[in-house]
Amino acid sequence: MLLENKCAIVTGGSRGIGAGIAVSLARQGADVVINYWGKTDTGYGRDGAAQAVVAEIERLGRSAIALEGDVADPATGPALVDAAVERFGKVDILAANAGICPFHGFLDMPVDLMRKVFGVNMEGAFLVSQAVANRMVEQGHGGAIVATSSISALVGGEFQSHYTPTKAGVHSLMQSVAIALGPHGIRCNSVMPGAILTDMNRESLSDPDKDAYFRKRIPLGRYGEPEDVGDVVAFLASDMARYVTGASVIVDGGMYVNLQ
Ligand SMILES: NC(=O)C1=CN([C@@H]2O[C@H](COP(=O)(O)OP(=O)(O)OC[C@H]3O[C@@H](n4cnc5c(N)ncnc54)[C@H](O)[C@@H]3O)[C@@H](O)[C@H]2O)C=CC1
Ligand SMILES: C[C@H](O)[C@@H]1OC(=O)[C@H](O)[C@@H]1O
Repeated sequence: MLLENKCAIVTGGSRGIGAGIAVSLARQGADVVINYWGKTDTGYGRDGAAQAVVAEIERLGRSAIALEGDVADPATGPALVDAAVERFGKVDILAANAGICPFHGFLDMPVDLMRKVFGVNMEGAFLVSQAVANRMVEQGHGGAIVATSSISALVGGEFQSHYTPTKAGVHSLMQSVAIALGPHGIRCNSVMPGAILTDMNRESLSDPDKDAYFRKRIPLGRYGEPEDVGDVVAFLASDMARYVTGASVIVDGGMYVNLQ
């Protein structure tokens, strides 16, 4: 196991990619604090699911707790750190994963929606990373932060003008904090998933034309599963990646490079 006796915080860990990350980390021996937000006004707020992830992790022989909190609220990062320290005594790993993507056109984008997406995806990743990093520095034994960016950091989307900049921003954030935190032995990287079938894109991918286009563009021939991303996060969080920081790993079955 790669992460025995480590404690991880996973934001947006109740469903989709975050749930896959939480389970992958637990499979490698980590105990997990699962953050989620059940009161979003963007249509993604069904979160009794966190308890199912806790139960799955317990079946794997590890411990987990779930804590509701909006990552865009500056109080959430410190609350997650406090919960981790109270229950597990420390924090070794942060998966800054929480994100939303309520598809919308650019020309009539409501300013509130744009600010909401920037707030959750960009400010949320910044604030939680900062809170966790301060605890890691205080602990004095290093750590690993892995943020969920996207191939959308590298390519655009007609209905994602409020979203793709946040995914580029999260990648850039990891590059800068890798420099700030390297001297403390804290490594910071991002993963860039492609099309992973989750609540975020289920409706959009139910369009037969888009579904056919996406499937054709993925050389490995299938949508990603949350644990396809989770296993890469586990690797980046582990000592197997001890000399990797400020980097990003594309996890997309080849979708991004397959232009023609
Ligand atoms: N699904 C995909 O194809 C891709 C997703 N991503 C990224 O992966 C991350 C997870 O996305 P999915 O699993 O697809 O989404 P999802 O909609 O399945 O799950 C979202 C998770 O984030 C939590 N959440 C939502 N708003 C929150 C807030 N304000 N504070 C704390 N938690 C909040 C929810 O409780 C849930 O656990 C996002 O950052 C997304 O940008 C990146 C590339 C591809
Ligand atoms: C929600 C989208 O289908 C998904 O999100 C991403 O970040 C990917 O690039 C896909 O566009």
